[in-house]
Amino acid sequence: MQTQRLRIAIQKKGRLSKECQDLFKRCGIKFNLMGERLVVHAENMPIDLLLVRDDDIPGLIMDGVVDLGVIGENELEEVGLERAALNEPCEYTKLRRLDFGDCRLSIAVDKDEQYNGPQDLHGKRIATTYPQLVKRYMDEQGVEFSPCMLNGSVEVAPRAGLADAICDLVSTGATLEANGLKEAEVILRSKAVLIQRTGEFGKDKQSLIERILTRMQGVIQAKESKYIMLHAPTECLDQIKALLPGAEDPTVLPLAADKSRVAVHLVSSENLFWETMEQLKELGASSILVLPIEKMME
Ligand SMILES: Nc1ncnc2c1ncn2[C@@H]1O[C@H](COP(=O)(O)OP(=O)(O)OP(=O)(O)O)[C@@H](O)[C@H]1O
Ligand SMILES: O=P(O)(O)OC[C@H]1O[C@H](OP(=O)(O)OP(=O)(O)O)[C@H](O)[C@@H]1O
Ligand SMILES: [Mg+2]
Repeated sequence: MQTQRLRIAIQKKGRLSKECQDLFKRCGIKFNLMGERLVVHAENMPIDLLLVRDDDIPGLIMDGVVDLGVIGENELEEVGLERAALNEPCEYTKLRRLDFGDCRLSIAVDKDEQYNGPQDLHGKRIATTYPQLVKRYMDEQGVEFSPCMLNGSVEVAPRAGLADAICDLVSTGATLEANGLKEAEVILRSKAVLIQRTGEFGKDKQSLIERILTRMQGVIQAKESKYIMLHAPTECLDQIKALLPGAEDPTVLPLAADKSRVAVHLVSSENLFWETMEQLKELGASSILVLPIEKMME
């Protein structure tokens, strides 16, 4: 029997855990993560957080054990392919992409090796934690290879003589460089996503999910937006508006003490770069303030 409380699985420890916790906290869900508990009850909403290894999250959703989960698309797609191959349940609904966990799954080879394309990988041993995704890519390319499954330290495999190439996650590229490797092919671009199990939800759970989604939209939109205020010479207003990202509809107010200038207020969907601020100043703008926005609801 499904519990009445909404169950959300998130990574216990790792690259996604802090951002996940921050996201749910900013959505107004109060919880105390002290200690080593696996299940944490929210204090102000009928929600339980399950803190697990990220590898387990897709399966928990696909088996209907939890209602929602946050997971990297790389892991989600790998588990989905693996389960499909075994004829196990592999359905889920992607509710939204999130604004963290950006990385790419790439094939990398020795930095001194010539690389001209996927055909150069023919017959090579490729070490990876993502055998299904590598196989899908290599099948698409029509290139044969032998997989070497490793759960960690994949980048060390070529030096250790375990493989000729690797396929692992890359963000800055520092780990590849430190191991004398170079990126050869990007096979997947990934972000963290919020997923939901398939099947029926009661009315209360469904409306709770919708509330969380609306709040999440507000939190993510607010993070990406800025409130911009400045004073501008009236005759340069059009030029100034043209420099401001998303300034179709700013509030323009007269200044009591100076009739030649106006105050301009707007919510921008992007940050304002220093270069743009310098250009605004050259046009005569002053008192330029860029403020973070905490929450938004349209
Ligand atoms: N360098 C990175 N930059 C950004 N995101 C990353 C990076 N590495 C991994 N990720 C994303 O974060 C997810 C979790 O990565 P992490 O390294 O914490 O996993 P893990 O070691 O498998 O953790 P667990 O112990 O939970 O199994 C990855 O599946 C990926 O989506
Ligand atoms: O391109 P970079 O910025 O160097 O990031 C890539 C590294 O980040 C991830 O590992 P992580 O640091 O999360 O450690 P883990 O694999 O031991 O969990 C990934 O598995 C790579 O090793
Ligand atoms: Mg893992």
